Amino acid sequence: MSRTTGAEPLLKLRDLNGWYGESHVLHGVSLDLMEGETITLIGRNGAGKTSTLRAIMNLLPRREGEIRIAGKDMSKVPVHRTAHAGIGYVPEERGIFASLSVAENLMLPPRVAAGGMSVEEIYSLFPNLAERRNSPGTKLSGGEQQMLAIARILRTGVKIILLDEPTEGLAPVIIQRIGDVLIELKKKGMTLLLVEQNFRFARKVADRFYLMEDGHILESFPTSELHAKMDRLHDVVGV
Ligand SMILES: Nc1ncnc2c1ncn2[C@@H]1O[C@H](COP(=O)(O)OP(=O)(O)OP(=O)(O)O)[C@@H](O)[C@H]1O
Repeated sequence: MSRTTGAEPLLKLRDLNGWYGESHVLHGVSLDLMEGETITLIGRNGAGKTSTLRAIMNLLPRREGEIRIAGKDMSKVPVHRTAHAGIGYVPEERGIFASLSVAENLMLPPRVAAGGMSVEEIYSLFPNLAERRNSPGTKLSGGEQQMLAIARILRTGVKIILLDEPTEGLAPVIIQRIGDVLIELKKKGMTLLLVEQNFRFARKVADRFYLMEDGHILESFPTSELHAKMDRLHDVVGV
């Protein structure tokens, strides 16, 4: 879905600042994520992409600035209430419980809103998780863990999913599968904020890109301009 001028963003950041102790790492991040849209944050290591996701989730030790979901102020919402506000987070480390089975991991997060997918819908989107429903987390491949980390959030009924480098360390065939799943989720109306260094993957799912450097946004552009921007991206992102 493309951006509609004048509509209220589903997720809106204005002048977001963030700190780890004395270290000031986010310097006024502003972005808009429209309902049904997918945006990708790109930038070199240390640019502040993960910290932006963590700030949205209230996982930074200190943050300031405006964070709104569907117009609602998130600045006082603690991390355990973020799902109720409509947002879920798939961190880079995935957070799968090793001693629990696929099915148990899937059932862990509570359903917080109507409209979440049923377990059967989730298994039809991820047939390999259905096959492995009784396997413990320890027995899953990296790709299966990534799929489970995404699948687990789909039950909750959140409207926005933040995904930190979902393709990192995975084989091309698995990356393709994850891309197909994200496109399927977009068709269902899900709103996605991705951090991703893999342009080839990101261009398939993203509607727009935000380029980050030193804790702030340099520019935003639609995916149709990605090709023309490649030289600049090589300079800024270093890939
Ligand atoms: N737990 C932490 N404590 C202190 N500083 C941190 C911590 N995590 C990240 N930083 C610092 O915050 C800055 C932004 O890091 P961040 O991880 O957000 O960048 P990134 O763009 O996601 O990069 P990467 O791809 O390496 O994760 C960096 O200077 C980093 O060293």
